[in-house]
Amino acid sequence: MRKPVVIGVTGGSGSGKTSVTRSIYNRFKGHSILMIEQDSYYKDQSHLPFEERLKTNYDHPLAFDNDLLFEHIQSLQNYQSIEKPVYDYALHTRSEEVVVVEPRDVIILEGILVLEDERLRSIMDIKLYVDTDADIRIIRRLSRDIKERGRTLDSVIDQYVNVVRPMHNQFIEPTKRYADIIVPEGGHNHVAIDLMVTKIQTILEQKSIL
Ligand SMILES: Nc1ncnc2c1ncn2[C@@H]1O[C@H](COP(=O)(O)OP(=O)(O)O)[C@@H](O)[C@H]1O
Ligand SMILES: O=c1ccn([C@@H]2O[C@H](COP(=O)(O)O)[C@@H](O)[C@H]2O)c(=O)[nH]1
Repeated sequence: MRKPVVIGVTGGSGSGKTSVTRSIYNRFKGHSILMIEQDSYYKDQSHLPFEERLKTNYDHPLAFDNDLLFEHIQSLQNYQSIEKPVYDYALHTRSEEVVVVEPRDVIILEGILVLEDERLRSIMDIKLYVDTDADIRIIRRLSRDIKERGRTLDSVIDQYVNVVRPMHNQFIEPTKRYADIIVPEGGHNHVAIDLMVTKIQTILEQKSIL
């Protein structure tokens, strides 16, 4: 039976996961491919006052609704559409909107803790860890969070030192051992992207999809 290829892409915050995912996606443009970000599945916190939401640990596995994420990936694998939640980083909660995602032959699942969940790992055909040094990750994150996620310099530094760094060491870095491929430096590693594209094509051929 025809079944989509599922690729997991993980790595620390600012490692270049999204860039790698987009590079792979762009190489398959015009083909049947979609991206799912684990960040879309941060738990809804609309019942909490904004001040309380600031205290949430967003780098802990329990911050994510992986039950819903797993359910959605299974639906997509069965070629059923899903209603993907939309996350608002400035408000730290889900927005009221959802995005309807139609099934495709290649699913790229990207996020800081996608390899931490055993169920998610079990449905992946390829697992990739984007490995970038901590100093580069914090510089990228500073720039991105201030420009795109409505943060101040102090808040990014404070969150990094007190939460992001220790959680990275405790939960994200150890998932490297589950990866099939470790990609240094992220989105501009053209050799790694080419290898991934070739491998995905091979799997698609094996599954008689291409
Ligand atoms: N190889 C790279 N060289 C320079 N900047 C990069 C590289 N990869 C990603 N970036 C930039 O770093 C920031 C974080 O990258 P992103 O792909 O969003 O990381 P992640 O999804 O792992 O948090 C983005 O602004 C992106 O444009
Ligand atoms: O409300 C939130 C939700 C998440 N974060 C931070 O986002 C990163 C994960 O996103 P990347 O794109 O992988 O960087 C995670 O480290 C959380 O700390 C947040 O700050 N606020």
